[in-house]
Amino acid sequence: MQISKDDILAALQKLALPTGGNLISADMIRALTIEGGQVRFVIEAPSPEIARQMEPLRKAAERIVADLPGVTGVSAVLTAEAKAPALKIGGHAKPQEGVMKPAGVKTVLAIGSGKGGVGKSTVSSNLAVALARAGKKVGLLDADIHGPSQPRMFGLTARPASPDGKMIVPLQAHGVTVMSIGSMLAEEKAVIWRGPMLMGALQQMMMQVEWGELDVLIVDLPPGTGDVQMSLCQKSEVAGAIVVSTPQDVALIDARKALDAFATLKTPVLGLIENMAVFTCPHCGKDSHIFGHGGVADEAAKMGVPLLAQLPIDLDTRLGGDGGTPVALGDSPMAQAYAALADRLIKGGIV
Ligand SMILES: Nc1ncnc2c1ncn2[C@@H]1O[C@H](COP(=O)(O)OP(=O)(O)OP(=O)(O)O)[C@@H](O)[C@H]1O
Repeated sequence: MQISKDDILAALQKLALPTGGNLISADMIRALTIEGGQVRFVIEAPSPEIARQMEPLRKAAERIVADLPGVTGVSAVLTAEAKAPALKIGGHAKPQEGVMKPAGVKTVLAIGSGKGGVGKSTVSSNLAVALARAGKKVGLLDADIHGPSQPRMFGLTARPASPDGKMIVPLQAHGVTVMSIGSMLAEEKAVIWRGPMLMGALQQMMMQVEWGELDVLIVDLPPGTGDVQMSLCQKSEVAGAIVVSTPQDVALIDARKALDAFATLKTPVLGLIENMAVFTCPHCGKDSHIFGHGGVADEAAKMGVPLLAQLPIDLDTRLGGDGGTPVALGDSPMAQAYAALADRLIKGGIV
């Protein structure tokens, strides 16, 4: 007989905590997996001292699960939250009262793409910096949970603190308040979560973070049209989305899908950005259209949405991204292009 997660949780619910409640009501079970008859889970204690006192409870939890029919082996591991509550691994989204939008945030702006690697995170970081330079209070939420790149792009290596164990204090860099799951986990650690856990992480990064008063919260979405994009657009009040694409056909096909997804989710598309539009040889000055030419402009015209910017392939953009100093901090033509984009959003009353 195949054991179910519900059977296990029901059994664990019977184990009372000395402080009242039980392992389930206190939300202490993480990463519950069942493979054949082998059950594994983590009991997360609120502090290392409490974890030490909970050893008898861990053994009792193993015993009670081992007694269930269909269970051939059990491994329960005790961990303690460090100082921070962090984003509890394996946490699902909790029922959300009202809109998933932090109280002090005026505008939520989503940056999406169909295909990966087209420069969505680069655009998000530089637009955030450019808006901050224009005097706006800016937050950046890195919702690319499987491939977070904002800590690197902002040069952030610290882990956000949580003095009260409930709310996370986000990090600041280059005038922008930044929150990324990449700041909560080791850089090489893979996140292998699906739907409900991705939604839980998004909810926590939105609602369990002290964003403070912000004119705009930019959300750097994962590529594609998956759970995070859907969850954000359905549960948060997204003022608009910007879709980044290269002029390449394979990117454009996916960009079209992203546009279609935003339309289905009734999120207004503010416009398209063509990234890596052209490469100008620094030696001979000749332009090469490495990823094709004009495709994004044509697409924007076809869809009736503005083409917000055409950004060239630029070495300093790549170096700035890798080095934690976004190119928009400087005064190069690229920085000016981002300043112009920020200005356009401000003048358009979006931010
Ligand atoms: N205009 C540009 N010129 C040169 N390099 C760029 C440009 N835009 C982005 N890049 C570089 O391309 C790489 C991919 O960019 P980025 O991570 O922003 O893409 P993405 O669409 O967010 O990718 P992912 O789907 O993995 O999140 C990075 O190394 C970045 O520095």
